[in-house]
Amino acid sequence: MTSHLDPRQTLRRQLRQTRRSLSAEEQLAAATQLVFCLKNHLNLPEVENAKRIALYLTNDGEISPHLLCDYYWQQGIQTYLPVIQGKQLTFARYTPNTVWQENVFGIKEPVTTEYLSGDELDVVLLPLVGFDSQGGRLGMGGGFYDRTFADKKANEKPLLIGLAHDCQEVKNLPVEGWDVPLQAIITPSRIINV
Ligand SMILES: Nc1nc2c(c(=O)[nH]1)N(C=O)[C@@H](CNc1ccc(C(=O)N[C@@H](CCC(=O)O)C(=O)O)cc1)CN2
Ligand SMILES: Nc1ncnc2c1ncn2[C@@H]1O[C@H](COP(=O)(O)OP(=O)(O)OP(=O)(O)O)[C@@H](O)[C@H]1O
Repeated sequence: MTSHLDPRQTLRRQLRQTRRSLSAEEQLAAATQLVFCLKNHLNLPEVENAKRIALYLTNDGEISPHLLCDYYWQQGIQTYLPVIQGKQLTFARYTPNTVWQENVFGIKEPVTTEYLSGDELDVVLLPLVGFDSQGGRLGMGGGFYDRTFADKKANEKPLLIGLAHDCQEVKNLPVEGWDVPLQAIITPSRIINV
């Protein structure tokens, strides 16, 4: 049961409000810095050798991976987006020719017949509401990413990397047993390797 006193709910509301209040200029600057950070400072072989990377379409003030996506396309890396299937996520290829449908939350998903499961991806860039420097992640509250990667071991693919604005950092996130930890977090100013 989630009551209005649940600290995760209170935090979620505050952090969502904060990220939504960023201006269009701030959002573009953040997305631009994110690419710079990733290109110049993220020295992870899993990312450098990746052939299939999942990202997301920005929603509710999330930091936008659209410039990262352009960069991956230039590099010939295949990009995927999450598709809600029951209570879990599957992943659909995203190209400039993608045809769209909306999920129950109004977020676009590719129309396709071919879906990949999480373990077929090399890297997943996760949206988040809040994070801490230990790899804790607070999401939108659906538990979708947690269920999808519940059985994944730390040394198995995909590598789970959270993308966030700096204002989404929390000192010690209240974590739950089912929370799947992030292995790195990238913000416009910083890379945290957990
Ligand atoms: N960009 C993006 N895509 C994503 C996620 C995400 O967090 N961000 N998800 C991560 O799991 C999944 C979707 N999870 C979501 C859960 C709740 C809401 C949401 O907006 N809830 C509204 C109520 C919307 C409605 O019911 O119409 C709200 O709580 O205000 C959105 C996405 C898959 N795709
Ligand atoms: N592996 C799992 N198996 C079953 N239920 C789960 C699992 N992981 C999470 N849940 C359920 O999902 C609900 C939401 O979890 P939580 O608040 O951690 O989501 P979130 O990480 O914020 O959301 P999301 O990943 O969709 O952004 C919880 O009620 C939890 O019981």
